[in-house]
This record gives sequence, structure tokens and C-alpha cells, in this order.
Amino acid sequence: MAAKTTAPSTLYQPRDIPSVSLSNFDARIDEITNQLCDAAENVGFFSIIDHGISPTEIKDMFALSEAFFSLPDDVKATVPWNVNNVGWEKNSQVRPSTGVADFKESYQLQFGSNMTNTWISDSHVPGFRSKSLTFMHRVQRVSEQLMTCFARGLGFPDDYFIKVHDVSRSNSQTTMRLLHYFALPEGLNGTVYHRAGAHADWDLLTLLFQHEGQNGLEICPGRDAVTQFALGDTWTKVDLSAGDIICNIGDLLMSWSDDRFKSTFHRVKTPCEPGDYYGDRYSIAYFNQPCKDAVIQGPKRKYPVVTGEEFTAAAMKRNFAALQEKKKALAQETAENSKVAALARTDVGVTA
Ligand SMILES: O=C(O)CCC(=O)C(=O)O
Ligand SMILES: [Fe+2]
Repeated sequence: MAAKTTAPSTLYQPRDIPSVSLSNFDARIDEITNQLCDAAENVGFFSIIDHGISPTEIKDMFALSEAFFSLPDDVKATVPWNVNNVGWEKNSQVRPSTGVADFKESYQLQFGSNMTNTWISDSHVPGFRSKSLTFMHRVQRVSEQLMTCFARGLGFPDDYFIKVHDVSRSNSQTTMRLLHYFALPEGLNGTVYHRAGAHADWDLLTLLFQHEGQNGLEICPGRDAVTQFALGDTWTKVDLSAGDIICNIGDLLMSWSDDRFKSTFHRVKTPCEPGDYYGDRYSIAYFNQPCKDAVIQGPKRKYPVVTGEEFTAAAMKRNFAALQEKKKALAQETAENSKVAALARTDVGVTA
């Protein structure tokens, strides 16, 4: 989707994005916990290496994703997005930071019954369901190692987060999202296409896989409270190698840690400056979502107790309200621009 706005010039600041190795996990768990907590407190974004998912497994999952996205739209439309947050969408996700839809398509997958009738048929992509689920279980294993460390870091029992993010429950909400951002022409005459507008994730933790060379992911740390929507103004590019998992703290873990761990704004930038990548971009995001009956409260009880279901509903409500604000501001801007244009026309005596 296109928005007739001019591209804001980007202010960049180099920031260290910590890298944490999970090698020898059981023996090093306390050291890993300290490194993860430090990264979560100070940046909110970090990379995970030595996680046990091989480059071939990641490459094969990307190949499966590309096989899905290369299907004709009418075939992908046999598994449309629905309110269970699963299925395929195209150019439909509007972020409050932009007010217009991201120029991309995505296909969201879950483990359980929410996926009924939403798996693409094997006749279109052979083995899609079983191969995707195998990969999702591999990512879940890494997620559970991270959850163990964050539970330990907060003084909860080791299995505290794992129990309430149980993907074997039939209505588990944890979601893997395959993403395809469309190629863009250079020199867009002032038209800005948002690949993924700036946002923070609502989940506990997001694990991201990137294709090497397909850059564009950027972060903007510095958020103090989970309810605050303001964006800082300096961005940092995240360009890591293909085998790394990029991990970011979501609003849920920020709230569950009494704002100790930071949920960070991030975006996939619209390519518009030298060095930006204009081609098709594929990525995979794995969102650790709580079970609906999870009971959420940080160790210091900064926020009232809410369930997983209530937390998600409140996040959606905040998102919706912010979106309405943005749309109002955009409409006002358009009205003011037409007033200025009309005045300019009057000035030079143009009547039509
Ligand atoms: O595609 C990416 O690299 C990031 C996607 C993302 O942040 C999201 O879908 O929440
Ligand atoms: Fe995100």
C-alpha cells in the first residue's frame, strides 16, 4: 500500500547488539542467564548463536516459505487470515506508526486447533504442514531455553514461563509468521512504501530469522514503560548472519518483568537511501504467545494481575486507539495540504 508522504530522513546511531551463545546450555545456564538479562535490560534486542538449529534447517524453512509465497494469490486465498491470528494476508496490516498498510504478505501458523482448514494443502506445497511443524518445534525448544533463563533471572521457578506457553495445548496461541516483503523500484517520487512500520511486539519473546543480504530490520531502543508509544528518533541497523537468531523482548515480558526488560521498537525500513535493499525480502518471526488462562504479574507487582487473554485484548485495544489517532492526524494533514495547494493556485491565478 502506498502513502503519499515524504520519506523522513533517517538518523542512525551504531549500537552494540549483544550476541549470546547457548552452547553447553546446562553447564553454563547461570552465565547465559546473566548475559540474556543484561541484554534484555539494556537493549531489548540480541542475537542467539550456537542454538542447535542448523543452517540447512533454516535454509529449508525459507525454501518452503518461498514455495508458499510463489503460489498464485487465489491459491493462497484458500487459507485466509482469520481472528485466531492464523492464515495468509496481503497488504492488510496497518500499524499505528504509519496509518497505512505494510507492503508485504504473511502467512501465520500455529500448532493446534486454530489451524483447522488453514494449512495449505500438500497438493500445492508438498509436506508443508509437517515440515513447518517440525521447524516450529525446533524453534520452540530454543524459546524454552530462553524462557528458563528469563524465569531464573526474575526469581521465578525455571519452568514458570514454559508452562504457560505450552504449545501442546490445543488452543496454544504461539505463532510462526512467514513474511514476504515485495521488491520495490528505486526512485519512488516521494511515495513511501512501508515494509513493516515501526512497532513493538505484544508477545513474550520474538525469535527472528533473516536471509543474509536482505537487510532492512532496524531497532530503536529506549522505551521506559509498556504503555508508552513514543518513538525515539535514532535507529540502528540489525544486519546479522543468516544462522543467527535475532531475539527481541515483547510487551508481555516487559510487563511481566515490571518494565525491567525492554520491549523495543523495530521496523523493516522502506528502502530509500544508499545501501538499502530493494529486492524481495523473506523473513520468519516466531512469536511466543501466552495461553489464554496464563496469570501474568511481575515479581514486584507493578501492574495488576491479568490473564493472557486480557493482556492480548488490552494490547489490541491500545493498538486500535493509536491507529485511530494516527488516521485522524493523517486526515488533518491531507486537509491542510489541500488548503495550502488551493491557496497556491489562487496566488498564481489558476482556477482549475
Ligand atoms: O521481517 C522482519 O524482519 C521483522 C518482522 C516483525 O518485526 C514482525 O512481524 O513483528
Ligand atoms: Fe515485530
